[in-house]
Amino acid sequence: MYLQMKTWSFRNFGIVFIIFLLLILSVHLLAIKDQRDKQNEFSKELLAHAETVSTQLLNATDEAQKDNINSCDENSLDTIRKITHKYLYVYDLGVVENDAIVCTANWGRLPYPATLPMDFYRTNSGFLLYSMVSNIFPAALELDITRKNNVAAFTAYFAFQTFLDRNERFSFSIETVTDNHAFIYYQSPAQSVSWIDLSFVYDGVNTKLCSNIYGYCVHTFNHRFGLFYYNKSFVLFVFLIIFMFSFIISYAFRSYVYNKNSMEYRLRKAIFNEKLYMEYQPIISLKTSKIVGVESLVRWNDEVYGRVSPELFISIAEKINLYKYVAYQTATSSIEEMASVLKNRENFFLSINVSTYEITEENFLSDLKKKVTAEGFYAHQIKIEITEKIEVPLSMLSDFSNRARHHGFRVSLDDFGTGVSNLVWLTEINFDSIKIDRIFTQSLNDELKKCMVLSIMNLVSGLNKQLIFEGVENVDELDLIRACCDDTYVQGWYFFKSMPMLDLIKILNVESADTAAYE
Ligand SMILES: Nc1nc2c(ncn2[C@@H]2O[C@@H]3COP(=O)(O)O[C@H]4[C@@H](O)[C@H](n5cnc6c(=O)[nH]c(N)nc65)O[C@@H]4COP(=O)(O)O[C@H]3[C@H]2O)c(=O)[nH]1
Repeated sequence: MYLQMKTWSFRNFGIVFIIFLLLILSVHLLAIKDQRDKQNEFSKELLAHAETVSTQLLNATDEAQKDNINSCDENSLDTIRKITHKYLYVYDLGVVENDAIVCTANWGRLPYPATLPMDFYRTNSGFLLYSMVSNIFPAALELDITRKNNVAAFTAYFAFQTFLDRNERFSFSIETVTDNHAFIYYQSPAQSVSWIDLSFVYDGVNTKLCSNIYGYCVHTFNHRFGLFYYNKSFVLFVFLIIFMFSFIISYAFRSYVYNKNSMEYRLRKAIFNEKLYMEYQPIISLKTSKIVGVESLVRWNDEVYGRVSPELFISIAEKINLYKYVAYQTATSSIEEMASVLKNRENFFLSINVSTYEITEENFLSDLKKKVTAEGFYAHQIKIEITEKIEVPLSMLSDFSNRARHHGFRVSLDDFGTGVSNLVWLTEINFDSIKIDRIFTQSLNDELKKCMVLSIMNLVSGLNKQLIFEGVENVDELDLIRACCDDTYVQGWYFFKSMPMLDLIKILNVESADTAAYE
């Protein structure tokens, strides 16, 4: 037992662990996807903005070129001031002489020519790009410069500020296509704090988006991808939630499997898929030794539970409120299956068992009558067996029995002697026959019980009711019944067990052939 529990919990823990891993992986992959989408979106925005800035710088230098600006006279300065004023992202325009800026629109003639650095990038269209140049103006400014011949345009220091101020958790840069010159580089502080290094597994979520107009691309770098993107306590919280989810999912999964194999679930399926079927147990007249009728008995053969006792599955069907389907399925199929036999033998009867539902459902008897009429045999050929074990008020039973007889059906009191009935039943309920329960049949050798049965028999024969002994299993029981009363009906494994309709028909045909030969 202990070992079983240990294996059980070990297996369950394994399931929880697998679900946990799968969930973590899914969340991780979703986070990666989300980060990639976000970085791509950011790149699009940044590239569009960079193109606007570049276009303004190029237009400004082009316009100055067209106006032949190559000296620092007042006219030239006025012209470049007007041009600078037009473009938001152009901080200043300067005149270059011998690789040094001599005057600018904002500052006029500089006190000394400011030499441009030797370190620049030359674009295919002949622009020279300088990064973060300081010491040009008599103020602490560090600006990018775009130069064409003798005109230099200064990028406004705030041109990319909104992007830098976002404090993205990934790094980004704007680099020339050949990747040897970076205009902007932002190193996210979040990227430099690494609580786990995964670079050996995966390079990271990196994106690259290039301009169709200019020779540069926007790059984003994210080495702390997926779940590692977020801070430790958040990730820990996510792990905890996922762990709880894994427990819930594994519990739900186990409940589902358990429910799927539960008898309730399987019975529900069997009822809706019409997997219940009927068998028939012959009832014999002791006087003629002939089969005078059959009792229909419902059967359920389940793949998991095997052949389940009708007493058990009927009580489950009642509990899960599906008995009404069983009631109609059993009545309908036994009537349909036995119709040919009943039509050919007017005195042959079919006993059907009923429970509380049939007794309390107003339309059951009229529906039954309609079915019998449609099949073309007589209502008196149907015997309704009311078990004594039923817990329905006597008045209701009596009313049901009266209505049944009014429709032409016969009524039998089943399992007599075992249930809740008392002798009042015998007078208050209108019935045609009494079935003595097998508890009495099988103990007729017990003097006391024999005495009781004899008394019942005397009582019942006085009431002019047909007696049926059920559960006759051997010849001794049969002899004892015969000795007490030979004008009675018997049913039991000594004669026949319940059987499918086709087997019953074969037996009835043999019996008819024997009778014909004897006559
Ligand atoms: N030991 C022994 N048993 C014998 C012998 N001869 C017959 N039996 C069994 O005794 C039961 C007789 O049916 P019941 O008393 O109406 O008792 C029935 C009846 O109350 C109920 N039942 C069966 N079919 C239906 C149905 O279609 N509708 C309803 N409402 N109840 C049904 O389930 C009960 C049990 O049915 P089964 O298991 O089929 O059990 C049947 C039958 O197989 C015998 O010689 N020895």
